[in-house]
Amino acid sequence: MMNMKVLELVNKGLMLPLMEEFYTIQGEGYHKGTAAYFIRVGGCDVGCHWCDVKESWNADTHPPTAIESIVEKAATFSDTIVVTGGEPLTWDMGPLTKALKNKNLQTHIETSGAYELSGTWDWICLSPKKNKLPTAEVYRQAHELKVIVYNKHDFLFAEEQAEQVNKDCILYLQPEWSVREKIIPLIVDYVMANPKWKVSLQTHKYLNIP
Ligand SMILES: C[S@@+](CC[C@H](N)C(=O)[O-])C[C@H]1O[C@@H](n2cnc3c(N)ncnc32)[C@H](O)[C@@H]1O
Ligand SMILES: Nc1nc2[nH]cc(C(=O)O)c2c(=O)[nH]1
Ligand code: SF4
Ligand SMILES: [Mg+2]
Repeated sequence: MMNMKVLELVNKGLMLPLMEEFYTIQGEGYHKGTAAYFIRVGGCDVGCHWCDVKESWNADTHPPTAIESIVEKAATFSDTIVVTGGEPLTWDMGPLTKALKNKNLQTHIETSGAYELSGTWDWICLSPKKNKLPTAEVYRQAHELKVIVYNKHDFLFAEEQAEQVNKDCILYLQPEWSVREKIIPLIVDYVMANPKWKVSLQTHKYLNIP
């Protein structure tokens, strides 16, 4: 049981359940290939059956950590900070991103957009999920839309989601990892037939890096 003081700080976004932090190469989407420091915040109840970080879901298993110490450490590694999870928007991202911006760091988020958009972001990667759709605000703000393709129906879902985002949003289709061999040929054909879309791969998994 978390004590009341800690719970209050987590609720205000002044502490966050921290699963892991690591310096790596952004593997996916528009910024793939760019060195970045990742902050993985615990807690998600979106429940994607193919989620590749299910250990992140239960926030209680990740230690509440003061944002000052997270930011202090992050700043020593990189100018580009990717906040992911879990679902970062489970929490108030205002205090964390304010502290990152005070250090002149670039703030990127990986989000399903299922909860209210909080925080100040230089880059928003929106990866919508059927079981908990994004909010209207995050469709307006997203810089890239990254739809995970697990089966053929996901192409239809991707088109529906593309209708919702702003006109400058860059559109990506990313194969669900466990079915990549089957789905990559379908994505390749789809992108050639519908060139407003681009392919995104989880290149870090091919590179064997975190
Ligand atoms: C683990 S999620 C965490 C951030 C946020 N909850 C979200 O879903 O955007 C990070 C990214 O990995 C993608 N992802 C998760 N599991 C995947 C899988 N098995 N194959 C491909 N992409 C996956 C998500 O769609 C998201 O774009
Ligand atoms: N290298 C690397 N790139 C990533 N891009 C998005 C990731 C995520 O899990 O949010 C991720 C990740 O886990 N590792
Ligand atoms: S929203 Fe993100 S973290 Fe949550 S289950 Fe889906 S892929 Fe995993
Ligand atoms: Mg990942």
